Amino acid sequence: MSPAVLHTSAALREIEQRAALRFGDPFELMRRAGRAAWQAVMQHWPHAQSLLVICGPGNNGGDGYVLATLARASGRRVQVCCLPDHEPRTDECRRARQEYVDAGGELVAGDGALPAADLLVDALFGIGLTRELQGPVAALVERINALSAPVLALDVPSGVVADTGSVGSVAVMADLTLEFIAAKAGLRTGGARDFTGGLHVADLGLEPTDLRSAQADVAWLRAPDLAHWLRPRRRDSHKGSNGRLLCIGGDHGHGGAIMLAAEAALRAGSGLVDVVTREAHVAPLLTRLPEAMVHGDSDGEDNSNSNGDSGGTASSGLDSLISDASAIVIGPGLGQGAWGRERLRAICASGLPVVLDADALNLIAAGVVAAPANAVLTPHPGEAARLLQTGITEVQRDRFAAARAIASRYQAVVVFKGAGTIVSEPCGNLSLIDAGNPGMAVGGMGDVLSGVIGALLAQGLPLRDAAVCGALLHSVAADSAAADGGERGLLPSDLMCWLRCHANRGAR
Ligand SMILES: NC(=O)C1=CN([C@@H]2O[C@H](COP(=O)(O)OP(=O)(O)OC[C@H]3O[C@@H](n4cnc5c(N)ncnc54)[C@H](O)[C@@H]3O)[C@@H](O)[C@H]2O)[C@@H](O)CC1
Ligand SMILES: [K+]
Repeated sequence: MSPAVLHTSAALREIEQRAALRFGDPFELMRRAGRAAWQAVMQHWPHAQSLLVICGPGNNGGDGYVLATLARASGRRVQVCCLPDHEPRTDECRRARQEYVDAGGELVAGDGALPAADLLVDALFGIGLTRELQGPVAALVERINALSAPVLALDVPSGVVADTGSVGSVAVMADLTLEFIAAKAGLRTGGARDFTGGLHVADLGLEPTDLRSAQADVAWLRAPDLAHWLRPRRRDSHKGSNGRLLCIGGDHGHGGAIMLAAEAALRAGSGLVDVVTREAHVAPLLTRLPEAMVHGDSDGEDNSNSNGDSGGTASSGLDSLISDASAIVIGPGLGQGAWGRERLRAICASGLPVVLDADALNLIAAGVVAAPANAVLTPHPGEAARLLQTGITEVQRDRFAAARAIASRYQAVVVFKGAGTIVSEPCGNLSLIDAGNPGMAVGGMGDVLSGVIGALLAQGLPLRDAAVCGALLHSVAADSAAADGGERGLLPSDLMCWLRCHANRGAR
């Protein structure tokens, strides 16, 4: 089965043009869009007796006029509101408005007070938005958002950039966004997530074969996709056949981070987990996680303690742990001091698949250590900005472009965390993780993610698959944990039992 994909505006325009040619009438798709919108109104707001439809000058506005005509014909009280300089600018929009007016439809000026209605329909701008909303348009959107009636956005909430999910000064806050033809990548990441409300797709009767385009699309990963990677274990498997992950981190004062990564790795199925950390963290780590093999480094020199038999970790001890490992996670609580730097250098020379997180990313961004081959980088927006020597606002403005730029610059698979996590391969192929919730915005959540991805690398998944599957597993586990007790106050530790549960979903 080919994976689901998310589309860009360029792809949608290509698809629309081909479909219009096939239908022999450029108005047919708009007619279908308006009809789909009316069906959505009847399905979601069956008791709405009055509608206020706010129409812009392009084809998004045209969709609004078609909907208004249908709602009127069904006996609803309908008013269409439009700004003075939003007279139709396309043939289709002109035709849709004419049909509405010919049927006796009422128009009200959009620069005055908005009339009350049971439902607002946002048909101002769709994929044709070219700039930030300003002046009278921005004021109109602010008045829409101030009303208490629910809002249905057609195709895109006006003010949100469909390709990037970025939001300018203001945008319509919708309760539901009805996307036409196919799902859009930008509506599922970054700022857009606060404006779309629920997302529904109306395919307008196009077949999957109509949805091909020459444009690159984005792989769309949702919970059921986990089964693709998380196959049942072999019946005769033993701990050695499920990988050995080496987790390195936890300089003074940051012992919890590597503890979370190690526990998550065991819950995500790594057969064995070694931890290299500071001596002071050995006892608490073993108390919480006796399954881990913990190797402690004492201050200032290379001596170490170990509950195993591998000796010190700064030189020969670390070499021996590396040679036993199938994959490595380095960074959680690593710090940027000599202890962390030395270990990062040793890891980068190993050639093993490695997850770099937190201070490992900061050290690479600062040029202290060169990024290794075979790496998965897991930056949050602050780390992404440092890796690109730019600001957080810039990387968040186009998260897809930022993920691609990091992957290309460091020749690594990148998991760009945040609402709507994005995975980019060095070649630029993108995936979007359509799961997760704001409860994940808490310290330690990224440490869990690095442990999960490390565990999947240790179990033999290639870099991109481990990154995508790991990010999805992490988010799906967080969704289960949030469903269990709410988002606020969710702790990374709460994910552990859900990681195990979902890591076995594919096996059922
Ligand atoms: N092309 C097609 O075949 C179809 C298009 N459909 C609809 O058409 C939409 C795209 O239509 P358009 O390409 O006409 O674009 P839009 O209707 O999204 O908006 C374009 C118009 O808005 C103006 N504009 C853009 N940004 C602005 C800003 N910040 N402030 C003020 N004015 C601004 C532009 O100058 C242009 O006149 C889709 O989102 C969808 O809703 C649907 O009817 C389905 C079929
Ligand atoms: K809209």
